[in-house]
Amino acid sequence: MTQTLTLRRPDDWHLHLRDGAMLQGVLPESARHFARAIIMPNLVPPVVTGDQARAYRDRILAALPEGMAFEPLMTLYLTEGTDADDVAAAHASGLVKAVKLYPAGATTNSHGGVRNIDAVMPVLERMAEIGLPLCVHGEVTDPQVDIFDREAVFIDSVLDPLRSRLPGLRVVMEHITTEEGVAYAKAGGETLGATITTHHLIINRNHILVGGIKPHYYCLPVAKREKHRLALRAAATGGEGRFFLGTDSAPHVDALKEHACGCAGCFTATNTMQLLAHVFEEEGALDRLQHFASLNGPRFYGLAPNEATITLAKGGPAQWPAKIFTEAGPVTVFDPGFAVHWHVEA
Ligand SMILES: NC(=O)N[C@@H](CC(=O)O)C(=O)O
Ligand SMILES: [Zn+2]
Ligand SMILES: [Zn+2]
Repeated sequence: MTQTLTLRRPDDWHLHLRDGAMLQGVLPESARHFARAIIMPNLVPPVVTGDQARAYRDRILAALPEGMAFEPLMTLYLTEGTDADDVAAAHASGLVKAVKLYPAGATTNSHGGVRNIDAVMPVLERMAEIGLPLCVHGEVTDPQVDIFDREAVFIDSVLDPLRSRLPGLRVVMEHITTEEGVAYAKAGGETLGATITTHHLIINRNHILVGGIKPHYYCLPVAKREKHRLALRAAATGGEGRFFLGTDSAPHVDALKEHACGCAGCFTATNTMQLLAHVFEEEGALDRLQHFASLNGPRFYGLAPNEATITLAKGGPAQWPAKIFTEAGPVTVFDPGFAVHWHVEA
């Protein structure tokens, strides 16, 4: 008898869709399984104003193939020049669901991000007043700090002081990668959430570095030691409402991944749900996949969960393309390195 699992349709609370030809190529991969996604604003140039977010939302909807339903939940890229009134208006109109803090230089297209938190305090205070969440790429950029320690140092030196200063601010710790991140999220109250990616449940730093350098496993924050992967698995599968799925599916064309200075990002939009079923089954937690992928995120963001469902079925080896071919170039789909037997039924 085939084993099946029906869930409310999942949402992706951290997604990079890019723009132009890449958007056109990757959007169907997300829309096939996900009803909604929080859309990251790190385009070139970034999505800073409400008008830019509205125009980007229109481009996403225009790129959506006929017959597919998908709701982009827009974000604004926080800069030291961001206008609090513009943010509040974009929120009040229902357009924008979060503001994204990139420490300047921390990750892909983050150079326009924040250098000095004091410079954005008026915007953050306004967000706390109106209940608009701040999504945080939580890594320090200090060259003195080892790349594997940058998340833990960020929590102590930036995030915790910020939350003490503004306890009313709703914060999402994006793509947490460490046991320190898990512990901090657990200790936070109702105003703190954390997203976990698919790939950080599967790879540790050995996958990137042992037996030759594997550029398609390189992302930011970089995967850490095995004990951290295990802590993330326990958090994702533990059923606690503060942890939810944010795939951080981050497409880059192969030419820029397989490069002397390769871009950061894993592309998991195509196979995330199959991989998550595998991971949750391994952890004996299939009954909690719906919390992680479909219920906890909407609750944090104050939205209703989706009414539609998807069904996962276990059978022969799951198949997905090794690459998707966009007009911008080929993009490699994340390879977990093991066989997966879960499928998403049409
Ligand atoms: N996660 C990544 O490795 N890359 C993301 C940026 C980000 O989410 O930090 C990207 O935009 O490529
Ligand atoms: Zn990030
Ligand atoms: Zn991201």
